[in-house]
Amino acid sequence: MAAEPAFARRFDVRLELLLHAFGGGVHLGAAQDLALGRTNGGAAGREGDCCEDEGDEARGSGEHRPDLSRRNLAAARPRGSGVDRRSTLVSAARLVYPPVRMGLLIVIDGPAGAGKSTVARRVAQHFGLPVLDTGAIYRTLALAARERGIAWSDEPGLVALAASLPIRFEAASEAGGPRVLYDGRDVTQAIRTPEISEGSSQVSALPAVRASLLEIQRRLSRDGCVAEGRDLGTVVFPDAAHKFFLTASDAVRAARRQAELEGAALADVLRDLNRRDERDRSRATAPMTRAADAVLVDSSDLDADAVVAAIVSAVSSRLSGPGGPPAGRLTGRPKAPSFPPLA
Ligand SMILES: Nc1ncnc2c1ncn2[C@@H]1O[C@H](COP(=O)(O)OP(=O)(O)O)[C@@H](O)[C@H]1O
Ligand SMILES: Nc1ccn([C@@H]2O[C@H](COP(=O)(O)OP(=O)(O)O)[C@@H](O)[C@H]2O)c(=O)n1
Repeated sequence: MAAEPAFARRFDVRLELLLHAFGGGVHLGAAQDLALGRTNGGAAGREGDCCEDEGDEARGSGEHRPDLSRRNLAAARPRGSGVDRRSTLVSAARLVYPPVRMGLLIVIDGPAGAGKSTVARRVAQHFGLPVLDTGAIYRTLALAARERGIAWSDEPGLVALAASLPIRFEAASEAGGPRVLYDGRDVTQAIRTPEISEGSSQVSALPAVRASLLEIQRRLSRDGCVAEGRDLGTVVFPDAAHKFFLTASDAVRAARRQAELEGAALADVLRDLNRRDERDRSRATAPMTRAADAVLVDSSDLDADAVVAAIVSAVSSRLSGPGGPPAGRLTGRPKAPSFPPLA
């Protein structure tokens, strides 16, 4: 049974966004209805147990939190051919859980270079969901401020800018991520420079800036998506049923980022990354931290395929587990979110 883009909705917001899904796109704008172009994915079946609940001993927290360790992940790799596996799961999943109506929300937080964007796109593709790249919003705000001569420390100026930021995300090729348009201009590459990375971290540390961008993130995700960022599991979507905290060692993350930046010295990349992580972790408002109920995924020794398989498996297991999916997620509209105010 093919899923219909059942929820066309007009978002009357100034901040225009287009979420993307591979093979299609989610186009969202002030003057346009939401229309979902779903992928061929949409699987939500059980793929085998990969994930044990383990104490977070490494952090000494004493809390009982799930951890997708390398050992557990061995069992998470897909079995059989991708096509067979997918078609079986799609059939089963669509009978039980029509993907569009689920309002399935998967959040992935973690530090720079952990693999959030890469993994989010592929998990989204699997479930037929759009992706919400929250970091791109902060990055575009930083770029816009720079171009307009607004200091990255000018909180009122940044809030005013955020309120009328002409930003749009558009689906790009299947191989790449979404294109980011600022004032009609493609800034996809421009927002990924080290300078704008630093700026995004600075502007995102300001409480009023975060507050001004909070509601739009919730509205955009209301009908389901894979969202990636820093504070999604803790502040933006504390009620999300599927939370992951994706990380990797500093050295691994820096090496990954260096590979993306032509000619960058590893030491410089590592220094910038550490500085940004430290600011993201220590800011007073919505710091980057693992939610108590987020599954920890350490990708230091895992390739992206393994991480994707683990997350897909964990979500699928939860959806088809004894408790079933979370109430209010499977039929009709998702329950109205009730989120705490931004602290
Ligand atoms: N598990 C992984 N193993 C190896 N490389 C990865 C992995 N996940 C992502 N990458 C690569 O690392 C780089 C950074 O990944 P990205 O998804 O942009 O991270 P983030 O969004 O967390 O900053 C990309 O070039 C990506 O291809
Ligand atoms: N939900 C989010 C997402 C990003 N950010 C900020 O935006 C910056 C850029 O985010 P990003 O996800 O694009 O960064 P990378 O992980 O891609 O390097 C981060 O360093 C954070 O300071 C945030 O504060 N909260």
